[in-house]
Amino acid sequence: MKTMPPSPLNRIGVVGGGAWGTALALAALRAGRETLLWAREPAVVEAMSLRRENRDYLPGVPLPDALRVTGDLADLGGCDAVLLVSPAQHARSVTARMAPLLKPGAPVVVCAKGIELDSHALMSEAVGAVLPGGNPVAILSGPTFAAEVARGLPTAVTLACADEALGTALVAALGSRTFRPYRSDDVVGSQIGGAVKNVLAIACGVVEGRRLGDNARAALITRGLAEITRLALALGGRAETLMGLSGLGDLTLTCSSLQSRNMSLGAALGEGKALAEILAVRRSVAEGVYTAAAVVGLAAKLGVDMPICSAVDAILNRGAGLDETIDGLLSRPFRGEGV
Ligand SMILES: NC(=O)C1=CN([C@@H]2O[C@H](COP(=O)(O)OP(=O)(O)OC[C@H]3O[C@@H](n4cnc5c(N)ncnc54)[C@H](OP(=O)(O)O)[C@@H]3O)[C@@H](O)[C@H]2O)C=CC1
Ligand SMILES: O=C(CO)COP(=O)(O)O
Repeated sequence: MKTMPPSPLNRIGVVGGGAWGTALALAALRAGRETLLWAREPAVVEAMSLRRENRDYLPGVPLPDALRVTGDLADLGGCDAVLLVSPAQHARSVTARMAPLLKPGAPVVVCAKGIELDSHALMSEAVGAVLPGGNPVAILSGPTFAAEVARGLPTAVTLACADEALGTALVAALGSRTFRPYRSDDVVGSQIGGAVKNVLAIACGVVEGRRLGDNARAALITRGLAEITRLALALGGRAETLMGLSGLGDLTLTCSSLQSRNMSLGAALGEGKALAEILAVRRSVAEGVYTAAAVVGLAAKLGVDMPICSAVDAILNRGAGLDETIDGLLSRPFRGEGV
């Protein structure tokens, strides 16, 4: 294997011992970085440190001895950059706990995808609100199933950072032949695709479970992209970002594969299972369940029309029936195709 070049951001901390945190830790190791993975649950820390496998969230992937695992947030104090990979609804509280322990100036790269339910805050806002001013925030988002990244399969992501020099340093620190970050300065736009695609993937899963066909799925992806773009523009993001890896790329991936937890949850709903029944047998997070209500609240505040997301929220949170909700979408007035 080619030796990766040295980086001033050599010590990478990864916060979150789920599937994505573990896969990103492996990607950082492959990029040649010293990597420390923090997990919340002692049993997960122990399994990864001693048995060298994350059996709960990423089974079957051996963890090299070079990957250090800890349950102590204070260990992050030695890291030059931290990847925050806790689920979106916990990102703020985990950041608040680690904030006083971070090295001054160390960037926090948010890798969670979602919008806060209570505040309707984007992840950069939620995390930025509890970080000391000197610790900048960046975003890593894109079409990235954790299991594929963990196996070293080729993957590309958007890495967004307002500070160009820091963005370039993060790309150099995390990038490798098979994990290819593309730099952006659109911190807002790069978060919207990853958050909203999870809601749209639930809709596409319903289409799958209800056997409504591939045409319907393509229609949802395309009109879903229009919803994502409208929201991003209203928040100050750029349309071109939504045509990139964090937008169209992630939307296409997540809405086309039952590997997606969100799409498979939608498929189970479409087959007639109740949400509580589906969630009862899952340990892994399906962010769209929470983001649906958050995005509908945020869109209402901004006056942005998001009919597909509203339909998903109605099914998940407001007891709406599947068939009448689908009928409601199909009965909307015809309109022009533009965003
Ligand atoms: N999996 C994937 O392919 C990808 C995931 N993402 C995003 O990454 C984020 C994390 O997802 P992923 O790694 O898949 O998660 P998993 O479903 O694999 O694991 C859930 C994680 O959430 C943690 N958790 C549960 N409750 C809390 C809490 N109260 N406070 C802090 N942590 C908690 C769990 O820790 P514990 O075991 O200690 O409860 C566990 O680490 C999500 O936003 C997801 O959308 C992004 C790209 C790809
Ligand atoms: O974000 C992801 C792919 O980019 C993972 O999607 P799911 O959470 O739906 O599995």
